[in-house]
Amino acid sequence: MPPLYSFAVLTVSDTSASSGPSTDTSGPHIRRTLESHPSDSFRCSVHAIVPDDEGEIRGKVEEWIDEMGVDLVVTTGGTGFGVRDTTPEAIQPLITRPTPALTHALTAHSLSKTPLAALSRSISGIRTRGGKGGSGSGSGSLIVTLPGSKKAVSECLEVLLENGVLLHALELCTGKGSGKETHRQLQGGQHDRHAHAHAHAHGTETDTGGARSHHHHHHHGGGGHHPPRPRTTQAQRDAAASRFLTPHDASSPHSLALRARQSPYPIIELDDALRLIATQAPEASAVVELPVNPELVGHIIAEDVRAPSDLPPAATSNVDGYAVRAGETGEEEYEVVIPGRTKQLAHGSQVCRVNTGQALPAGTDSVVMVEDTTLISTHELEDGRVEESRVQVLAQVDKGENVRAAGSDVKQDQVVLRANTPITSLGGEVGTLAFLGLQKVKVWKKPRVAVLSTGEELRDIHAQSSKMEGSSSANASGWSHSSYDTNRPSLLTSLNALGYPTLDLGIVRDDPPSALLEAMRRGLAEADVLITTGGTSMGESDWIKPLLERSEGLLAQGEGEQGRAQVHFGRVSMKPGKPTTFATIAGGEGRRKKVIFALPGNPASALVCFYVFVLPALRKMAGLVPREHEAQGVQEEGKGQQVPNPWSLPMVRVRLAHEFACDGSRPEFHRVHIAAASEQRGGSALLPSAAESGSSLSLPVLTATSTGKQRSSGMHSMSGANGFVFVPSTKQLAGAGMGEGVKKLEKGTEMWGMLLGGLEI
Ligand SMILES: Nc1nc2c(c(=O)[nH]1)N[C@H]1C(S)=C(S)[C@@H](COP(=O)(O)OP(=O)(O)OC[C@H]3O[C@@H](n4cnc5c(N)ncnc54)[C@H](O)[C@@H]3O)O[C@H]1N2
Ligand code: MOO
Repeated sequence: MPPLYSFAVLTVSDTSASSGPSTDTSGPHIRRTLESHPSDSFRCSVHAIVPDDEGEIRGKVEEWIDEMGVDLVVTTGGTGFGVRDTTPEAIQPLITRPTPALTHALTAHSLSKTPLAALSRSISGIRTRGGKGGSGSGSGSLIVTLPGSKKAVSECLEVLLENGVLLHALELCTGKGSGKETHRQLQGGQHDRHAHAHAHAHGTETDTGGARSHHHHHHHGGGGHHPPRPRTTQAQRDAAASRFLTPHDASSPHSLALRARQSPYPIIELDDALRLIATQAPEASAVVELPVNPELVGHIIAEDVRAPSDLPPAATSNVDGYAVRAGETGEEEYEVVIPGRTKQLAHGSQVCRVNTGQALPAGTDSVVMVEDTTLISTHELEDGRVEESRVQVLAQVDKGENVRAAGSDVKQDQVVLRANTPITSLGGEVGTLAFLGLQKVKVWKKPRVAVLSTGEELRDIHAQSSKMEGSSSANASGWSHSSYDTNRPSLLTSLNALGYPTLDLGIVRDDPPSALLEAMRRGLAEADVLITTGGTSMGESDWIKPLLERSEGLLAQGEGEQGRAQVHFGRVSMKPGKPTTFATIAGGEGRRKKVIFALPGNPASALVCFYVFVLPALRKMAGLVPREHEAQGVQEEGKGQQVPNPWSLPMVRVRLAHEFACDGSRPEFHRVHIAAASEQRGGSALLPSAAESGSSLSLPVLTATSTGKQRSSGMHSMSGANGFVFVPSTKQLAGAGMGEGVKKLEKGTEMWGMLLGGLEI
């Protein structure tokens, strides 16, 4: 199937903006022409009308590209010599890669029709994802500014659509498709050499080693099931859908039958989804002072932590022995005194017994170790214990020997923990705070996360009648069997372990949606992040997306504001997790923006998407500093891309322990166990064997083994998993020049793996 491009149309006209859309003929013309193009490659995401106002024009186009991720923006109007004509000025700053030849082609064709075309100031260009600040070589969106007249628009569209100019331009700049198809058409079937050069679609790792060869033996963990795909063509579906464009409206009694038969949410690429989360999730904003205890784990320290006093506070013995004054204590016999029992040491005849960590008595400056003395005589105490009386010192010590000077571990006011240090579960940071004697520490307040499971069929394992119903005939609610609620336990476990405060909203029936709405309102009022699972797809009670977008008062607002959420994306090209939805809602005056993740109901999908999408948002909101250095590292390797979300979990290089099957169309997060290859090591516990330390060392450092069948409906593919391997789709492999028909990654291939926790499990 050819790639589908989303486009947006902007009509720039003072008249249409003030007197209504009926006066706009060019905008609808662009939309119709592109949507009815025989290639079936264009889908209109949005059409708006703005006055000739530079800021408004730029704002719209920027939002459409940077936030909605549309592939193409076509504007009409505002390109002439009139004083109000400002479209080129509005668009110019958005362009990261000008396309003067495309502009020239449009102008040349228009000039062949009328010399007045010389008065057009139209421009065109590419806006790289991430805008001006983004890297210059990533995928991008095309912007074309056309004149306002319908005739001029028609002429320009002819140029764009003839010979596949626009299609090919979009293939190349968006990175969708291989570029081969159109290029072949244009070149009369010649072999396309540069398709390889521009097919690094979306930073997908395609270093598949020997993946080109093709064996047909059993493969691990592929699941082997065919993902559901509609059997109709896009054109058939569009034609059918246009009869009932009624959106899925929770308040309408007709809404079920009249639900849109196509999801209105464009499927966006994974990188774009991660970028949207990186930009839309709010930063940590509140600092709290918390007691120093194990519950600090996962918090980020908000300000430099300074030592309140010198440590050790006074000169302290480093050994068990006898404190002396160096130079005055020779190799002779001495009377032993006990600190605290004698006020003053009579130098020349006494030494003072000290233990490791004990302060030196006044007048002493060094310590003779017990090992460097012999016992001469003892005496008996009243309680019967025997005490040293005299020892002989066998060795001289230098001044300061075996002594930790005051402040030599830590000086008063020295910064011991820097702001932005994460407090880990490894104990080092909590230990350091305790070492300094601090009872409290200032940290960024963590986001509170509300978790909600939706579905008529779900049962809590602890509920009174939690016995699974199962029968061949449907029960009262229409479900022939129920399922145990898996998603709340899995998500709450991970959230608790990571130290995020949670709010358990339970299981909520999704039909009718009023209870669901109520639970969502409570979650948004009491928590910073709401995670729902289920109800994200096309089923009859999949209300979540319409509820988010349509329900007013989801969150208390200032006057005149409606409190509806803004859905940033509703589908992502990935497996599992396609219907993952990300939304935010402004929190009224002075209040914080709230974040909503509606995860798919399938248990493996929900937990995978938690790690891939929700955690990066939580990590940003918790005050974690983005991993810039990692982004730079990736750039240095020549990948030329900023990581889409620097709060994502770390990626490690892994070697595949066996072959991995590829999905036909969606890249897959294959659940794996990532292990250090220590079982392959010889040598001692700590040192590598002689063979390994040679330059020929070629053992893999980390290996990835599938957890087994990868169906989204089976939770157990996540059991024992501590990572994901990102397996490109066959389409992506073909697009990246790895050859048509490659359906698997071979054993031994090196890939990137996302590490979810440590390597210990
Ligand atoms: N016509 C289409 N159908 C589906 C599509 C599609 O594109 N078109 N996408 C499929 C994909 S991919 C996924 S993933 C699921 C997502 O489904 P929903 O998010 O709408 O979830 P539900 O329909 O409510 O449930 C799906 C499945 O998961 C079970 N479930 C739900 N919640 C839980 C829970 N808390 N614990 C355990 N199991 C749960 C539920 O019983 C269903 O079996 O949609 C496909 N369909
Ligand atoms: O594959 Mo769906 O996207 O998560 O089951």
